[in-house]
Amino acid sequence: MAANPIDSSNANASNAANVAHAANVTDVTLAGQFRRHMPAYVAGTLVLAAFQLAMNRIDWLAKASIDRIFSDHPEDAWKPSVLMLGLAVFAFATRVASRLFVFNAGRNVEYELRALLLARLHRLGTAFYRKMSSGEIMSRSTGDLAQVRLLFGFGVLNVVNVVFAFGSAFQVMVAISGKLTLAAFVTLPLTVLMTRTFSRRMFERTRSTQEALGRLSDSLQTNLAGVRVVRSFALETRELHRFQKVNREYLEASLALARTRGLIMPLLGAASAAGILVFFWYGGTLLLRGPADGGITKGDFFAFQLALGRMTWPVIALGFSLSIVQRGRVSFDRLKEIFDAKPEVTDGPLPAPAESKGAITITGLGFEYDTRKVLDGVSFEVPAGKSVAIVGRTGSGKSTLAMLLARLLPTPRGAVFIDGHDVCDLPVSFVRQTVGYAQQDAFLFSTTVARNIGFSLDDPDAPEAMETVRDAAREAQVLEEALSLPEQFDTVVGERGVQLSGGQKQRVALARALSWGPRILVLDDPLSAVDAKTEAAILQAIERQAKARTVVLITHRVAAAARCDSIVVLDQGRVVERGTHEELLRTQGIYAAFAEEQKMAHELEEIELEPPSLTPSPIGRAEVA
Ligand SMILES: Nc1ncnc2c1ncn2[C@@H]1O[C@H](COP(=O)(O)OP(=O)(O)OP(=O)(O)O)[C@@H](O)[C@H]1O
Repeated sequence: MAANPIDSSNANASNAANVAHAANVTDVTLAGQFRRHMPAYVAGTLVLAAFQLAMNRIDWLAKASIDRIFSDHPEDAWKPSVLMLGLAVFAFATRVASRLFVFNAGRNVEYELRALLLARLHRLGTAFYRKMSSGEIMSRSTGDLAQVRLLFGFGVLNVVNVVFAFGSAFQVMVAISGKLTLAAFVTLPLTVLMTRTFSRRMFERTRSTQEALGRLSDSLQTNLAGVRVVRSFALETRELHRFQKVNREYLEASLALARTRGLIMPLLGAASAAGILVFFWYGGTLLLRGPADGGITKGDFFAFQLALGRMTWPVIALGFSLSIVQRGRVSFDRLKEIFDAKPEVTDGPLPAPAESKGAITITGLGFEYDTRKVLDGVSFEVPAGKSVAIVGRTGSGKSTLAMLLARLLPTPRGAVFIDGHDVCDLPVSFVRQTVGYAQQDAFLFSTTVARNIGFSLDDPDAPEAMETVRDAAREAQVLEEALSLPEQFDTVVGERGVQLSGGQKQRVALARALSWGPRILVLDDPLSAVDAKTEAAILQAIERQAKARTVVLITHRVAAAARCDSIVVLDQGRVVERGTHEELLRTQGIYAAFAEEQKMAHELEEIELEPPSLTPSPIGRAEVA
């Protein structure tokens, strides 16, 4: 079905406005959210007031009708009844309208907060993700957000309605008989006391339930992500036992919450029923006494009962609404932990330069994870358009260095410069657009091969983008394999690229980096899962890339490093050697030792690959065996 152009343009405009809001808002507060949707709340409040006013008039018209029936002119009783009918239609319309205004506001708050959450999650760095697991984040962005929606919709509507319902009903009741009103509300203090006590308990139990749900989601998410490992170690039963622990905690917390919630409604209902009982006893006495003797009319009795009945539900709903408000507040506090988390990496004061040449200068760069120093006094330069290989044993700090260059970690000030500008002084988006970092553990999105490769393109499905995608796939030596997939480039690779081999994933990720074409291309170990022939082809592609941009190649392979203009050797976070391949071989240091190790390993591989000769060698028969 074709999309309605008017609707889609409205939706696009609303999306764009929401994205802009999500990107710019700094302080997210409950009051701020109310202010943003004030027109809807004001409209909702006005129609709710109109609704309760109509109900108030209906009570009075009911009194007039009944009193006329028992008067000397019962034939006039139809007039107020007709008016009552008109007002009932009006009350119906205003009731529906009030719900539309307020519930829509609640939905809109949820819609905006969801975008805001993702915008915040994009900005936060490793320090935050170390503290909050993805299961916990998922639980907050679904369960807690739904509670916040209820607060901003159902909760607000009911709390406002209770106030108006009290006002509207009280006016009728007090006007008919102040004493009867007092009698009917004899249980009100008890109701207020119970509401206060229960709302405090609801708050605590809701928090425990939400926290238990977070732990449950986390455990489920970890099990899902590691399902292959669990299966391959045949540890399903043990994992189920572990899961049952958090499952049980959630059950207990939610049962405790349900018990409190289950108690609150009947208790409040009973208190209100006691009030009705008192009304029938004392109201009946006043009715029998009659107006001439300080009592009330039949119409008064009926109208009073209508007004009291209108308050029964709001009184009962008060407890329920307060619990929704409490739960919403707890959930909003949990979301605030994400909204208020400080990004480690923020924009610098300088505007984005018009263009970047891609020259890198690193001076005295040090970095620690918590208290563990992993880089210390690293200094080197890469002129624009040149290539550098970063070589070092595993854990020597190569990936950390690459991430600091792209400000994917909090880069210290005065240590990393692009074209002479400290990266900390530049806008983060400019640095990240300039430094294209293809990370070591190739992450693929659960979409098609084409969209994975063309991820950085505006519209990866456009025909002109397909050309770029194909070229990048060819350069990354993955074109043939992509074309042999069931739906070629349109094949969906599954979650995290589960349908591709490790080497294929790595090359799709490499193609993604190549199609991006940044001024500085940082490739983190792009050859770890490829065979020798593919490696040679990829290295040629990287050389072609290096003609147009600065390339930083992180690698363990001397053969790959040898093709770069210069080589930096890291050892335990320090630069221990620098120079060209030939220079480093001559120094007989770590790099030369690497080269020797790899040469020997290569020779051994070749010997193993050679088919054994059936004729005895001159050395002896032992070689054949
Ligand atoms: N997020 C992190 N939190 C704490 N320590 C970390 C973190 N990431 C890396 N490290 C530690 O920092 C050190 C350097 O890691 P890094 O990944 O930079 O090394 P590398 O040279 O790229 O290693 P490899 O060649 O194995 O990829 C290692 O000791 C590692 O354990």
